[in-house]
Amino acid sequence: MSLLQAAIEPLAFPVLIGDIGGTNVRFALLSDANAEPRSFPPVETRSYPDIETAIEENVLAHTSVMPRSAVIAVAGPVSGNEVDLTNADWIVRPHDIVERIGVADVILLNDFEALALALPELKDNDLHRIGGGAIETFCTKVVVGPGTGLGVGGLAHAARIWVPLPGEGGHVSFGPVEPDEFPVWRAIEPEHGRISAESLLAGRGIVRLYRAVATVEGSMPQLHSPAMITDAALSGTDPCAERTIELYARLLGRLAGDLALVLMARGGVYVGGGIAPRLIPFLERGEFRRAFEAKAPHDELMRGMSTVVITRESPALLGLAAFARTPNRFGVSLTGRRWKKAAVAAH
Ligand SMILES: Nc1ncnc2c1ncn2[C@@H]1O[C@H](COP(=O)(O)OP(=O)(O)OP(=O)(O)O)[C@@H](O)[C@H]1O
Repeated sequence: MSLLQAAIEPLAFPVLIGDIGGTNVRFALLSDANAEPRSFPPVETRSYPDIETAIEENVLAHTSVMPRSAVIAVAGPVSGNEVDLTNADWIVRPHDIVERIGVADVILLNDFEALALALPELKDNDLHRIGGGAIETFCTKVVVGPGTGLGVGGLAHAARIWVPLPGEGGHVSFGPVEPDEFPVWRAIEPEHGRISAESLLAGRGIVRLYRAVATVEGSMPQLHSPAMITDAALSGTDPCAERTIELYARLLGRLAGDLALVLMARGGVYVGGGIAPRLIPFLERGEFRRAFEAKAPHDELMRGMSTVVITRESPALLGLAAFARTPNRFGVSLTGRRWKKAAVAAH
């Protein structure tokens, strides 16, 4: 335990852990501190009116184990007693989880903070390395993950504990850099009046990028979903889709490099989320790593930093499980993010 922070009161087992994404929800149960989590199949967020119904139908209906605590990661900033998911219709209310699910203790974390907690747990066979560089033990790590949104998080090692650095880095402004990108940018439809990294690199961004590439090339966009575009690119059946995903890989590499520079990520840049594992053949073509390293005068520094794609299923649950088992191994502040039953009843 660190002397720098008050000890986190341990959670009572069984612990329900959950990763609530804009598209998918994943749950698991941790029966005690030494057990492997029991995972339940992922389900779609939009199929349920609220998180309590999703827990009842996908966890409680399939087990006699009654969770006593819950640690839930949500795609959005956690503040106050209501968390509005950035890319889904749910509003997560810890008071409702306590009342309907019957747990006495609820902790809410940001989803990329949970993913950051998982990074030291990931083994070689959970990762696919792109390019060279090294992962230095106990150095700062960065995670960036395109999915429904674009999550970003960091993990620093300080005072012998791992400290997650949550943020909303997916919303940074994103401009053209290389000559062929300027006409594409002029053809991109802005989102919320601007072009952010998320507006191009999240799932919906693939469609936005594809339309812009088609406009520049003077062709009619034929494909209308991220999966259609990546499938066509991977199978080589649509040249415009192929150029789009080639550009996508470059832009993702550039953002990953910028984030690595900001935090000096000698501990590695991890690419998570649902999209990157599908695009590994494109990430390996060279543009991803070239753009990652093109940070003159720091190209050499960049060549020394490692980029890896997380290929393990539901990695955020791994981070939540590690936190639930040994919360004091991590410097996670729970101020305003933990709800206890007694306090909820008095509310
Ligand atoms: N084959 C595919 N190629 C590219 N994108 C895809 C593919 N299949 C699904 N997607 C997109 O991936 C996104 C879902 O990503 P992910 O599985 O990481 O979901 P999530 O965890 O719910 O997202 P988040 O945590 O970002 O809210 C959606 O935008 C979807 O359109």
